[in-house]
Amino acid sequence: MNEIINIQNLTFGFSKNKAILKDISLSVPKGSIYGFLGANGAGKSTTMKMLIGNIPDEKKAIKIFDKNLSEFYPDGFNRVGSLIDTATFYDHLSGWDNLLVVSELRNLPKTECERVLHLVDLWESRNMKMKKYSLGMKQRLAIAMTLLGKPELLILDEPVNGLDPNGMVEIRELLIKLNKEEGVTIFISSHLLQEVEKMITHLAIISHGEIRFSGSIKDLNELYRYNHIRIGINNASGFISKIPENYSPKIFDENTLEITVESQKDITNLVKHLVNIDAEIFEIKSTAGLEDWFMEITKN
Ligand SMILES: Nc1ncnc2c1ncn2[C@@H]1O[C@H](COP(=O)(O)OP(=O)(O)OP(=O)(O)O)[C@@H](O)[C@H]1O
Repeated sequence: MNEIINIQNLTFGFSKNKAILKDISLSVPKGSIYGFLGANGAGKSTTMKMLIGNIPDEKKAIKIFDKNLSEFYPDGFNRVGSLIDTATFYDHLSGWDNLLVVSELRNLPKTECERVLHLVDLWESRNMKMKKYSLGMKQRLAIAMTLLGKPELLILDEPVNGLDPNGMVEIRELLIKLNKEEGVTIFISSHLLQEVEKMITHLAIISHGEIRFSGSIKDLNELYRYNHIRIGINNASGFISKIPENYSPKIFDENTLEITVESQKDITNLVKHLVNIDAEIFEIKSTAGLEDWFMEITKN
């Protein structure tokens, strides 16, 4: 089985007349770090809550480990670790005691607490009271809790939200380590592409409850490998056939051509060529790069 999560045509609303998730489909491969990206209110937490069974998947649109959620849970809870909304701790207890409370509730041995504390690099600080933990340490402990019982899948809702740059790097390195060394598949949401793009292998972009892109990070980079340039030119359709194929020319509108280039030299050469064949160029502009494109399609 190569798919850990499979969602097919999921539509959901809290009330009958307002869909929050609109025909969502996505597939999370085994061993991936899958980014689920979108602005606030796009529908990320709702999807994640459905994945962990907090909101019922009445239409059976979701499969985890090849099973509908109604068959998968409750046994499946041992295979999934999740962190949705902020974790709450007993502030007057140590990190160790906080973990112990959870592991005892789940009938797990103390050795599990030791194992996860080492994994998140909090072993040395285990006896410190939670109130003295930094936000980054608290978040690492929250991830340690999700790791109790060795889950194969982690579902993390905005785990780096509110952390300073160092805290973000720590969480990123931790998640990469868990993925590479422990083989954990990770489904992680974020509202910022740059926050997660260094760790993810795959992603889906959700906007207003609709998936706007899904695929590997390689697919995304391929899509944006080249600079996209728009040329304002009178009678665009009359010139498209005269532009070399390597520019992948397309008609954007009656007086605009869209091309892709790899260097400035490509632009200079094309403009010379077009002027030589009597094209009337009135504008050249670069369209959005990856980050701008992401902002544009996810904005509210
Ligand atoms: N329990 C609820 N009842 C009614 N509407 C809700 C409920 N929970 C969320 N919503 C609405 O569903 C939409 C999607 O919210 P959701 O929390 O899934 O978005 P999100 O992408 O996770 O954003 P954020 O990062 O702000 O949490 C929003 O319009 C929100 O107001």
